[in-house]
Amino acid sequence: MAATKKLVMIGNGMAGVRVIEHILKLAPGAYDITIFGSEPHPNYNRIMLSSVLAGGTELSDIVINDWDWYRDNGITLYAGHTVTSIDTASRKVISHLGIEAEYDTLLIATGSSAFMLPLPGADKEGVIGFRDIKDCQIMQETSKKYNKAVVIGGGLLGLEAARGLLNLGMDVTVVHSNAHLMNRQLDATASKMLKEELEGQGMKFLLQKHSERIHGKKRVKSLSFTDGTEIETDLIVMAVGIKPNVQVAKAAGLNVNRGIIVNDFMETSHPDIYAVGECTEHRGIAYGLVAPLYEQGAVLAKRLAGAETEGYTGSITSTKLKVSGVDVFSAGQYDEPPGTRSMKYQDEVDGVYKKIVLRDDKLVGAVLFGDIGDGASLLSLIRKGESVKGREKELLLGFAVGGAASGKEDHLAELADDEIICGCNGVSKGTIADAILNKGCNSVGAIKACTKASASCGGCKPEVEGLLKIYAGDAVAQVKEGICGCTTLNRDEIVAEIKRMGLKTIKEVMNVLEWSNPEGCSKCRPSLNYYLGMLWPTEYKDEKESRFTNERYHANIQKDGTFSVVPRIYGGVTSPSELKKIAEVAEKFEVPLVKFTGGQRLDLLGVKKEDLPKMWEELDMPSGHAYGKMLRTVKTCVGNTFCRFGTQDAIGMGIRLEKEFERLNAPAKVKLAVSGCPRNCAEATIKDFGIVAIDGGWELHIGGNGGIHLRGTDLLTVVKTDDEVVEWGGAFLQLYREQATWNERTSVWVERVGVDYIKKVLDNAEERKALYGRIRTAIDQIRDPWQEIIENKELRKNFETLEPAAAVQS
Ligand SMILES: Cc1cc2nc3c(=O)[nH]c(=O)nc-3n(C[C@H](O)[C@H](O)[C@H](O)COP(=O)(O)OP(=O)(O)OC[C@H]3O[C@@H](n4cnc5c(N)ncnc54)[C@H](O)[C@@H]3O)c2cc1C
Ligand SMILES: NC(=O)c1ccc[n+]([C@@H]2O[C@H](COP(=O)([O-])OP(=O)(O)OC[C@H]3O[C@@H](n4cnc5c(N)ncnc54)[C@H](O)[C@@H]3O)[C@@H](O)[C@H]2O)c1
Ligand code: SF4
Ligand code: FES
Repeated sequence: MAATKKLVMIGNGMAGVRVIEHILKLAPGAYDITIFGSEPHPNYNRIMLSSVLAGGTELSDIVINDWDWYRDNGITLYAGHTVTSIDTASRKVISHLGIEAEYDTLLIATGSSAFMLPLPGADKEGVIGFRDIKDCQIMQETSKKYNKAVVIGGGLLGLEAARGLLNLGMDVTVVHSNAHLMNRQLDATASKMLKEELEGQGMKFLLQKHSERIHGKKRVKSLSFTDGTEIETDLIVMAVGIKPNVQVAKAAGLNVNRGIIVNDFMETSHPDIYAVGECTEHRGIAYGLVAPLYEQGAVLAKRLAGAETEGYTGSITSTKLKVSGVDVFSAGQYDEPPGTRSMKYQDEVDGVYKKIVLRDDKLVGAVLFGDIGDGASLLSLIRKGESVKGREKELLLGFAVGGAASGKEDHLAELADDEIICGCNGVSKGTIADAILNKGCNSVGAIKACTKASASCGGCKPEVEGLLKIYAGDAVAQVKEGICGCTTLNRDEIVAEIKRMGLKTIKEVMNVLEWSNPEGCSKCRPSLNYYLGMLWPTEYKDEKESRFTNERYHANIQKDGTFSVVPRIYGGVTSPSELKKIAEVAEKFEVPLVKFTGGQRLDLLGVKKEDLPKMWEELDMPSGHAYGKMLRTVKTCVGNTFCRFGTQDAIGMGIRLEKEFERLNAPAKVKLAVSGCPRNCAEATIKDFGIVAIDGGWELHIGGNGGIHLRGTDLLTVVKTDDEVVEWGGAFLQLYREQATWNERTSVWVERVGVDYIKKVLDNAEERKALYGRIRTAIDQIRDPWQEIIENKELRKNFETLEPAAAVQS
């Protein structure tokens, strides 16, 4: 090795120190390294500031390299020193405290600063950006003394800041200039769904608002807008983008545009001066995410270590929103410019939206909401740029409906070893495979400790788990799959622990059972809400914000953002006076469409959100629960009331069952039907619980499904009396409630546990009666939600915004 050269780095941040880590491995001892960093801290994971603010993560947890690391590697660190000038003639840098350091090679890694809107009053106390530990601490301190916060900017940073401030107990309003949140990453649909979810968490939004002036004496008191309105606040966090730190480079005469201009080898316009990270501009792009910066860093480290490299040619980026408890992913082209085609999948019940964007048969973009498990696979296809002709539906739908779960693993298996799996930490598939195959890592935790994969935002955990399955094979049998990426516990373990420890709130479950994401996500929050309600029916207070849009508004959201109203019509039997009332209400509220549903109910479609409570009041009928995971309808035929074939009173039985079990919360939606004879006109054998009359009694059928996965029922038993129908029905539904996984339809559950098992449990009269008793207790706690909202002014307020809600379709 040649004589030791002096390498000086300006900036002690994520990108720069990553280069140093590589150099120490590739060419140990080649450089005498000196680092200047403005912040008085060792190198830390800036990404994790969002988690620190949101709670559950300590500052000490986010240090990447501690003080000892610098000492052990012989690195001189000037922490708290800002370099103010570069003397290119005498090849030295000078810090604001007058420290000078000579270099043979200079590396500029100064990152970015938060872009602060130059508003009059922006210099007041309480106006900050969100970029470093200091900002995080200011927010934490402010929340102890003040109540109101405004975040300007509804991008990734703004929303993560807002979530953190909410967790700190502040009343938070996000002010956004665009009509859509995360407009640089999401299309309008995903953005509206995101807004709905965040509103449910208590976040407030002012969209299409342009800030004009910050008011207050010394400290901020309010923010006014160009439309003349104003909002009171004690804190303003600006999150409207970033500005590369280029001043020192510019003053030294380097070519600078938005960032410091670099070529494919991260060389600046001056010999022996390199730049890396957010401060650079490569092929016209200044990146603001770590994955591309780490890619740049890997190339630069090779260059500086004298190793072969083909150079850095640019990155296709992807983003995931963290800490918000909402799964959002975006990669490449997220909108649909001319020349592209797109395919979309929407599931309003589970709050899932998926879109892929294609150009010339190649995948060029993807937006995922609610289920982002396919993110890495789709990103890899975008990066490869190969034709996906004929596979488009599989990419969207196969993954979307879980049909290609194994396809996902196949795809991971096909990825090249150098594909990055963990963007935050720049960990490739090859590195993870090596950890599993050669270093004995057989759990996500072990891989995290060994490679750092999944150590930051946690978004890559599904892929790490997938690789674990591929490479560890049987050895991974002991590695458990959690209900979502926030926990390794499965449904049964969670329910058992909740019972054993008497856990009573979602927060408590997440804390005690050590959720990796303290806020949970859109999968675990609603499922915990269900399990807690099921286990503690008399004590648990339903957490409305953990429910999906439809269940929060007690109406079905339509694709144009309006809602549909389906009043309860027991057994599908109505009367002229009830029909007149419905018609009058429909006319009064100018309902554009009145339609019968497949379950024999009347659907009033196209209702504005703000009209919902007034309409319910005038209808004076209970909710038909045509939304959400609960008992929907009991379909009936006319039975022996009019039909000459009828052997039993199907209508009477249908009405009785609907009155017994209405308002019932379940793991998934539940549909019933009653037919008056084996001709089965009510199609009872494709329902969750189907009743078919026979001579002298009733056949009880279970586990049917007439939807996407068609399944005929299994015969459970035959009973003689109406009371028996009700008791067996209640016991069956309660067993399903107690044992199924949240979101599992009876058709899947019955197949999983087997009809023989269900028969065995329910044949036991004592057990059956106990189950029936428990379902009654559960139902008796629940009031009609429409009536509850009509009577409660606070709840009614949720319906008062005039903005349309997120437009989604089933
Ligand atoms: C709250 C938050 C959350 C984020 N979340 C994500 C995420 O989830 N995913 C993602 O990919 N990205 C995320 N980012 C962005 C990511 O943190 C940055 O892309 C990354 O930190 C940039 O690395 P860098 O080394 O270029 O700059 P930095 O990490 O900013 O480091 C630059 C360092 O240089 C110092 N410096 C500047 N000028 C001088 C000078 N003249 N003298 C000495 N020192 C100087 C700065 O003080 C700073 O410490 C997030 C950013 C924030 C703020
Ligand atoms: N999860 C993540 O990946 C993550 C999290 C935090 C930050 N980051 C990165 O940190 C950087 C900063 O994030 P960011 O969200 O500030 O940047 P951004 O550019 O992604 O978003 C800024 C948002 O502010 C809005 N905006 C601009 N001017 C405004 C104004 N005057 N009033 C109201 N809104 C205005 C824009 O429409 C934009 O949506 C980005 O590079 C981002 O990628 C990433
Ligand atoms: S199922 Fe039997 S009773 Fe009911 S309408 Fe059909 S034929 Fe009549
Ligand atoms: S992608 Fe964020 S931790 Fe891996």
